[in-house]
Amino acid sequence: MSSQATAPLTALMSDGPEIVPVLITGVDDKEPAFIPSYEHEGDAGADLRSAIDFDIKPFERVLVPTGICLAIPDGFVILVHPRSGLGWKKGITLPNAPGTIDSGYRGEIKVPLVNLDPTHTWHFSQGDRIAQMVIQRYWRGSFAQVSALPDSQRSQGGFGSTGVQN
Ligand SMILES: O=c1ccn([C@H]2C[C@H](O)[C@@H](COP(=O)(O)OP(=O)(O)OP(=O)(O)O)O2)c(=O)[nH]1
Ligand SMILES: [Mg+2]
Repeated sequence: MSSQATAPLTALMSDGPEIVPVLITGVDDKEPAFIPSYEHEGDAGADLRSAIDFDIKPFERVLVPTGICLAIPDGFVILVHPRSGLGWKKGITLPNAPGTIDSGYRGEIKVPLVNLDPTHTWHFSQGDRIAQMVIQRYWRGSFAQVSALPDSQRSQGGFGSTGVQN
């Protein structure tokens, strides 16, 4: 490859993602239903799979068990996001997106799904990929009450203060 062709890639060079140890069991310390994995190099999301067969009717919500329990180090959080294909093609998304999995949570990961398709009932089988999880570092706030907040250019403008759509 010419150095001209690799130049854009060089501009994207980094040390790559931080690799975080994640401990995994199944429910009640049984075998996990699956081991999460990344489909492609560069993917931030590892897919979560359903532990059950189920149908989800239009506008119905289903709390889907995954058959896995995880432990991550303190200072990290798992965020559960919808899969774009399910959202766009089937209207399947998460009513609580993104779901927050705290580092201290030892229960089974469950995924609330909602079917926003007005007419289709969708069927899912055990093992189907229903959502994806992203591991992130987080900060905690130290909340300090003050008499007034510092001035800013935006001030109290929001909710379309700069115009809507254009
Ligand atoms: O999509 C999700 C969201 C949360 N959880 C689990 C892990 C998380 O640590 C715990 C609590 O989540 P959250 O704080 O969002 O729920 P809550 O309604 O505030 O419940 P709680 O009172 O238990 O904090 O539930 C899931 O399994 N799936
Ligand atoms: Mg909570």
